[in-house]
Amino acid sequence: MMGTGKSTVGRLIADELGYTLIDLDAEIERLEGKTIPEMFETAGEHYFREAESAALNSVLHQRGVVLASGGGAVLRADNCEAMKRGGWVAALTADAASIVERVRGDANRPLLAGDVEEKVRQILEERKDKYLFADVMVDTVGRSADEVAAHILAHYRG
Ligand SMILES: Nc1ncnc2c1ncn2[C@@H]1O[C@H](COP(=O)(O)OP(=O)(O)OP(=O)(O)O)[C@@H](O)[C@H]1O
Ligand SMILES: O=C(O)C1=C[C@@H](O)[C@@H](O)[C@H](O)C1
Ligand SMILES: [Mg+2]
Repeated sequence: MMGTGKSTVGRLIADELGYTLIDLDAEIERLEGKTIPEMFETAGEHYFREAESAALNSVLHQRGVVLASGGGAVLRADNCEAMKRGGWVAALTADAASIVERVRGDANRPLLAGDVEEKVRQILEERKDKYLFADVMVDTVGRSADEVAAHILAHYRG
């Protein structure tokens, strides 16, 4: 989910494992030569979701990679299946108030334009079952990014 800390925690885990971090949002922007807000504005969400699936499938075969996906990649079951096949998946969760607090002041998330509180609540409701496929779910509320990374690594290493 947006603002739960995927990019931040992904970087910490990649550094700890000596892996390469691929941030899917950055990869989509690189492949498309446009920012995500530009893509939403000029081509719409469906176009962005196609680009997101294509970018995901282009990186999943790589080894030694921590992939920080976009928050909405789970909207397509095919993407979830590809992530499970391609690796080990951690889903980060947070409540609406924490997410709003974290994303406030960042205009880079087009789906949150307008009433951010209402949008976050609505998206959380729509996606509440979408993260259950993950190998581990981690509540990030009340945990620092370092603590979240350590928790994920403990599960990953078993
Ligand atoms: N555990 C945490 N506690 C408090 N703040 C956090 C935590 N993890 C990340 N943050 C902060 O929350 C904000 C959003 O984090 P980040 O960009 O990593 O989220 P994201 O899940 O990648 O979001 P998106 O899906 O939009 O890419 C950043 O300002 C980051 O510093
Ligand atoms: O949760 C979402 O649907 C999104 C999250 C971001 O990471 C971006 O991928 C984009 O803003 C959409
Ligand atoms: Mg991110």
